Amino acid sequence: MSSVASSSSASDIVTVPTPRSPSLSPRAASPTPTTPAVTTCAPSHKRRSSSSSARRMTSSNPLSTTTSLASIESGIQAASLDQLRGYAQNHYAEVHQEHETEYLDQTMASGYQILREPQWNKGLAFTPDQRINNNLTGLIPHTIESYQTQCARAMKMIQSRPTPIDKYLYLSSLKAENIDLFYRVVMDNIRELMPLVYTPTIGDVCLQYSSLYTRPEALYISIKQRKSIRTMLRNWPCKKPEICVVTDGSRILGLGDLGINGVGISIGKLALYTAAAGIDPSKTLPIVLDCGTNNETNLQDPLYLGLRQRRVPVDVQQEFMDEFMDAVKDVFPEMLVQFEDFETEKAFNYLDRYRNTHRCFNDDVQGTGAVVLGGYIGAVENSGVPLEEQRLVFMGAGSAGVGVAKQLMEYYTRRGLTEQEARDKFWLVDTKGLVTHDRGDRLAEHKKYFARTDNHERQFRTLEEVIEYVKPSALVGLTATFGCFTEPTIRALKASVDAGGAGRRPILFPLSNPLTKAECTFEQAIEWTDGQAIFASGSPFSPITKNTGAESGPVTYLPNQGNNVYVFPGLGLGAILAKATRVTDEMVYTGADALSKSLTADELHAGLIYPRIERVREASLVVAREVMKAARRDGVSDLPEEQWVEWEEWGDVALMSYIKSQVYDPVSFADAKGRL
Ligand SMILES: NC(=O)C1=CN([C@@H]2O[C@H](COP(=O)(O)OP(=O)(O)OC[C@H]3O[C@@H](n4cnc5c(N)ncnc54)[C@H](O)[C@@H]3O)[C@@H](O)[C@H]2O)C=CC1
Ligand SMILES: CC(=O)C(=O)O
Ligand SMILES: [Mg+2]
Repeated sequence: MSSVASSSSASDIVTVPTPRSPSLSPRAASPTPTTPAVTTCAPSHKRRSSSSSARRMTSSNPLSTTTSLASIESGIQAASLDQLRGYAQNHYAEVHQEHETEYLDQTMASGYQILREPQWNKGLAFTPDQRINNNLTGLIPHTIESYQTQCARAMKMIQSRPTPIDKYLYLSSLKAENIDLFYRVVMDNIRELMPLVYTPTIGDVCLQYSSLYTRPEALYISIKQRKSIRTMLRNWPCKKPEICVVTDGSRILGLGDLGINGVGISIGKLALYTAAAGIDPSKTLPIVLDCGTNNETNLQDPLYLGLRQRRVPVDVQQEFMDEFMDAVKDVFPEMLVQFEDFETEKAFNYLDRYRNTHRCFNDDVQGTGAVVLGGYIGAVENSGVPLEEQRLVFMGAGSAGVGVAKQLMEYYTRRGLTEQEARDKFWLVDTKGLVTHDRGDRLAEHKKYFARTDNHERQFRTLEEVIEYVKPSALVGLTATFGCFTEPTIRALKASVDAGGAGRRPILFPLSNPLTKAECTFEQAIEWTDGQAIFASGSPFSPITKNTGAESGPVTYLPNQGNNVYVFPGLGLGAILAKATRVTDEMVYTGADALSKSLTADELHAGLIYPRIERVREASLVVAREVMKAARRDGVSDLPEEQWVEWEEWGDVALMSYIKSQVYDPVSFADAKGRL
């Protein structure tokens, strides 16, 4: 096939990357400007009119001129737009002719194309009219099914799969075939399915991503292509993505450096932006930046998809990140960027570096900080240990540990403590023991703020020693180390809380992901605290029912899931809907506060500190509403003044009703929102 460089109506154009060959798949043949190359970027439902997409699909242009022009434009600064358009038309005419015969075969089968487009496919929910008008008759079984029936089939298939990875793969192919059905199934069965599309299963998926790979689902940007970042962004079929989750794969959950395989976390988090906050899946963009990997298993794996080299030096990664962020600002100026699972120093550096110049936030530092604060507020109430008496030991002083400690500190200062008084409530422990200024090692920059100075030169090397010394009321784990909350440590925590008075309960948050990295299990927490622990873990545990010998019968203990999934979807949605030019600390703090207030009476009565996971979407919308208001307070909302004045007059009900009108909800396939 001809390449751009060899084609010649614009002979001066030599730097243009070769456009993709005109694949004859129905997807590539679709003429809509935003034709997706990947399932996560389907054209927006809301933008779709009731005019027949199928009819448009039979148009004779095999490629999206708009899309391709954009990618060409990105590579050529000097050429005029007219030159380019002329060039592109000639180029596509050539390509089209070359494949005309096959192409016509494809376009005759428009119904077939519809069934192959995940955002158009309605499975067996097409009405008789839709079947006739779009040449679908005979291509699917005659029966018409509601989405409930289709969901039931999907659930049956998922449940019949033997392993979580098999179940994940089924779900992943469902997403690639029928995106509405995928989200309907996930939303309606979130307790059962979130652990598959997110932690813990997504951890295993990331570990095996290169072996499991069947189709592209993200933007894969390698440092070797750093001069073409704009072109790659423009190659993404959605012209105005609203949210991107970007990782460099360097610290995926608690699993370490997974290189390009870490892209699974970007995909998983974005699935939750849709399921848990209703962000249109077509507006989400997963990205992995491939800077190499120090993971020997990956480097030795013949199937590994990333750069087969060790990570480039940190300063070079930083330059690459600068280039990426500049390109994002140019190509998608309104897109919110979520930094995910960057290793510690980069997590802090990138947040500091871009937070005042770009629309961005770091989920592990800020999202986790907010989610733990959201749960901690309720936990303190349930613990019987007054706020002023709380003393917190953090095992793990990395991006999440320090991010959480800072967010909790903010809570204390807002309640009248001085900065020093608030800071004094926290004792951080890392692999070397209690973090102190005089420990004798060179403390990483991010640890200095919480390093203790009041230890009178004593050093505490183990968690047991720290608990004995501090007598904490709360123990938070963010170490990525399975089992490091041992029986003696948990019993010592309980003893120190008991010593304060009867009826007091310890707060125990083993927050590391996935389950194989949890600092302790729920069963251990219950066992070693005689059922007293107020428990939240990063990945989900099941409730435990125990026969305690009480006359009232067996007791069921409910765990909480303290995972940033309760914050990032709402924070992102709020920032997007407010058109926030920055994500401010006030927005993050307000998100935490809103989360803490989003529990129902029933949830409070059950002793929970987070909403039940079935209500994560409701909670996210509340978080989004409050985040929007915080953006307005901070003066970073780009919405028209009159819009805010109206909402302020009508109150939260009006704002919530606006939010609900904006979110994606695959409610019904039967009428499919007039899509076909
Ligand atoms: N529940 C949630 O929503 C979230 C959970 N996490 C989890 O937190 C964990 C840590 O994440 P990051 O802070 O980003 O990692 P990080 O690498 O920045 O920090 C890990 C910290 O743990 C310390 N550590 C490791 N092993 C230890 C041990 N045996 N004893 C004492 N300290 C030890 C390290 O010295 C370091 O300070 C991961 O497993 C991650 O999945 C992270 C973000 C959100
Ligand atoms: C939940 C999350 O962001 C993490 O474990 O890194
Ligand atoms: Mg993370």
